[in-house]
Amino acid sequence: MTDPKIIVALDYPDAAHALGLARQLDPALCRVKVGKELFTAAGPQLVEALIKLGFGVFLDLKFHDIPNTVAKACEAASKLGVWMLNVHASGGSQMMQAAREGVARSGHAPLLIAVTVLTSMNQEELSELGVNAPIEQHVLHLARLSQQAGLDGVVCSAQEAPALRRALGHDFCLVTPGIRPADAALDDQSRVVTPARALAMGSNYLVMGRPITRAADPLATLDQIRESILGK
Ligand SMILES: O=C(O)c1cc(=O)[nH]c(=O)n1[C@@H]1O[C@H](COP(=O)(O)O)[C@@H](O)[C@H]1O
Repeated sequence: MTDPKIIVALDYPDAAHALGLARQLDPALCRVKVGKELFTAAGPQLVEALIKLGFGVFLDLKFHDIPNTVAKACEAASKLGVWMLNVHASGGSQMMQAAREGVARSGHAPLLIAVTVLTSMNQEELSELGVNAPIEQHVLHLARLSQQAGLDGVVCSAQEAPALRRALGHDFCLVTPGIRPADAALDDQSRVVTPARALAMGSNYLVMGRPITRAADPLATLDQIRESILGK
């Protein structure tokens, strides 16, 4: 069975746009991510349609609420048959343990991961929240909490991947957005790494949206990125 490393973020306003790209992609070569914009507009039916096309779907709703609410949201999300879903680690251990229990109750077994520090944030923005530790240290702290709560992995920047790999071992899944080919625009991302470098640094999966979806030829761009990581 193939384990595609690239997760294409379908950050589109509606199902037509999302399915327009998805139908051109090969589910054996990439996975897809449904985030807040698309899910709010197109809902569970779109997730089901993508699964029917054969895609592993990362449902990126970043749940962050009281434990009971998050548990039920995770149970409902798991029942859709997604491959991966996420919560915010800053919701705390109790919330993450409740999320784990919610997934277990669903009868499905998606990967459950936690967002540490958003890849759009820099040191200054983290300090603004009252967190004065260096970003990498705080990411590691939240990742440890996530692992102790029984989660399968975390979302982080590939910049932090080597430290997390060393501390948390090889079975802990590191999912890294903020991936940018060397010549690509950063957009609102701060902690960025190129695709090949991210895998070399220990990332398991690369989340990529705009460098692919906004390219003049998304399929050719995805092919180029896949070539750049071949053998990595
Ligand atoms: O959980 C995520 O997927 C996520 C976490 C994070 O820290 N940073 C981050 O960019 N993301 C998501 O990853 C995608 C990145 O998109 P691009 O910046 O367009 O490649 C978006 O859909 C974000 O919502």
